[in-house]
Amino acid sequence: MELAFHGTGLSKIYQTGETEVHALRGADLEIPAGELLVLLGPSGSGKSTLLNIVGGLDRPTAGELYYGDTDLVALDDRQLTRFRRSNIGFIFQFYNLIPSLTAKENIELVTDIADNPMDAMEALGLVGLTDRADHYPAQLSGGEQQRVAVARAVAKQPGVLLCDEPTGALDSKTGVRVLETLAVANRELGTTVVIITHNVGIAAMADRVLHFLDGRIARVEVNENPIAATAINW
Ligand SMILES: Nc1ncnc2c1ncn2[C@@H]1O[C@H](COP(=O)(O)OP(=O)(O)OP(=O)(O)O)[C@@H](O)[C@H]1O
Repeated sequence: MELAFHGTGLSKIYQTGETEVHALRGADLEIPAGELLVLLGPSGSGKSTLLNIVGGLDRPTAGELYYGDTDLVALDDRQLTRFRRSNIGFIFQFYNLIPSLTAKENIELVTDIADNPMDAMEALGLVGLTDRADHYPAQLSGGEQQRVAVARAVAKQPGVLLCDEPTGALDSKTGVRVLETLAVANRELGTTVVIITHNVGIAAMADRVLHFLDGRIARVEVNENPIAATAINW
């Protein structure tokens, strides 16, 4: 099993004034390349903290973390930024599109500076929004805006897509369409996809489910028969 990420003993302590928050407490992590993973766990159990560290947005206080053979802890800030630009696509709960740019232009913002991008229209095709290329974010529904955000993340052809509550602001029907686009990226492009969610139902589409508790991954569940995103309801 080839691993995209491999971490051991990851801890993260946030220091705010006199208060220390232990967001991660020695988490061990394996993310197999090419899989679709779902991260579940109570609020505050460290899911977003771990996702941000894996994506090079933040650093662990202690522990080891590798992306393939690359020791992420050893990288300096510039190297970590380069790692993130080349390898990671992020999708957050809110879509972060630029209001004054069309859907296509929002994607081109990324593809213009990427090493090996796909065409912006091809990325829009992947999420089923070719006919909305010239629409501005305000002319799109929440679900459509999130699909543009997925197209933008996918267009630079990252090895990994990290998604923090990508359907958190969407109803079940629109959320499922967004999940389908993540499944397409995983299946057709071989992208490793990691999804944080509070919707337990979404776990059924994952190859693997990581259950967080108190800053650690308490349990890993391998799903032999993941279901299609279209079959999910919440
Ligand atoms: N920048 C920060 N400064 C201080 N404390 C933080 C910071 N980011 C997160 N924390 C704390 O770290 C702990 C873990 O937070 P984290 O966001 O990783 O949990 P989570 O499992 O993603 O929660 P949720 O499901 O609510 O998003 C929480 O107690 C949180 O308050």
